[in-house]
Amino acid sequence: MESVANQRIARVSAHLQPPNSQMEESCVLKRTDCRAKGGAPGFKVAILGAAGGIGQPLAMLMKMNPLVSVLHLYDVVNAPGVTADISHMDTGAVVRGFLGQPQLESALIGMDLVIIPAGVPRKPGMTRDDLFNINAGIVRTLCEGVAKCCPNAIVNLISNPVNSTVPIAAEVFKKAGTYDPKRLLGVTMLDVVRANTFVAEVLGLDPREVDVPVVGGHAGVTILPLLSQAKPPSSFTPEETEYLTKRIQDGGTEVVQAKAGAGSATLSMAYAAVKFADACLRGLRGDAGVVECAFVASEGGIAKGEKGAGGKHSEGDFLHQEIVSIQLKQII
Ligand SMILES: NC(=O)c1ccc[n+]([C@@H]2O[C@H](COP(=O)([O-])OP(=O)(O)OC[C@H]3O[C@@H](n4cnc5c(N)ncnc54)[C@H](O)[C@@H]3O)[C@@H](O)[C@H]2O)c1
Ligand SMILES: O=C(O)C[C@H](O)C(=O)O
Repeated sequence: MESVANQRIARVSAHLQPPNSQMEESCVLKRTDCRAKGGAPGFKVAILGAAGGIGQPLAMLMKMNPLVSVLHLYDVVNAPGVTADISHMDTGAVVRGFLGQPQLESALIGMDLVIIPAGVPRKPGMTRDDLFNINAGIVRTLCEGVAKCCPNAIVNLISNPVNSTVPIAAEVFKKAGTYDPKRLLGVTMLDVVRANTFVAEVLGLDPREVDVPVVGGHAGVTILPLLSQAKPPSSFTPEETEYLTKRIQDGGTEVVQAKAGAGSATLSMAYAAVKFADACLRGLRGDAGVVECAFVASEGGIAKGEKGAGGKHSEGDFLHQEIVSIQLKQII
């Protein structure tokens, strides 16, 4: 009886104390002896920059996504801590952590979807372009790893400035001979999430009932909310249109200023990234009519749009011929 009780206590304390090799040895039941967890069918997802302000809540939410069977968390700092923490959640995905450049390839092999929020965020007074010098190099290195280890993975690129990091990633993939514009998606979902929220506020609707396409890029006036295409169909006064357009375009700066030097949007971004990643996984699964906005390469540099399985917008619908590179998406 006493030995059974001791075994139980040893098992409980193994969960409460941070793991180290000494503890593994002293445990009655070693972790390596445990039966494999998970095994449910699903997709393999890697988050690069998983210990950051976006990365941590993003990792938590992806661990809750039933479409994910394996979740790899990579960062140059604190990846083991975040991994240990997230791995205790009793959801299906198996979580593994990877720390530093020597483990990048192991983090990427076999992945279906790679989400990249690695890089520095801006502080008040900075533009997203001010992040270019640091983040361009980070994105280049990470995408070289993707090209080598999981060239068919869909890449969701969050690191700013998205208007520049997406073309950088495209060049890396072209050089490696793995470029597929359908698989390289700059994440602009936060602009859509903001547009839905602010439009719902103005119209007095539940934000969950609102869907506003936002095309263009992810900086200032390159962010183009298509209020005329909002669902449910709505009309706006010129004052409402001006207010909404500016608020959506300046949403990132609003958060940067409110955080007063402590970074930029992280929680709403993690929410938006998971909404977008989930759409990608549903697209990969073969679901019909998966349609979201993203910053992607487009032919001829003109806005085009598809409405999922439902039909096509004509280019003229958008009346934004100045747009350099855009937009919607059929993810598969
Ligand atoms: N696309 C969008 O809508 C959107 C929204 C918000 C933030 N962002 C951008 O996302 C990026 C991250 O923001 P954050 O608030 O999470 O920043 P953060 O500083 O909190 O986290 C960034 C993480 O990246 C890691 N990192 C740095 N270099 C790395 C490398 N070479 N490999 C792997 N990981 C590395 C850091 O260790 C850190 O954990 C910023 O560039 C920010 O501007 C984009
Ligand atoms: O504004 C930023 O710097 C972060 C992000 O691009 C955002 O839109 O919140």
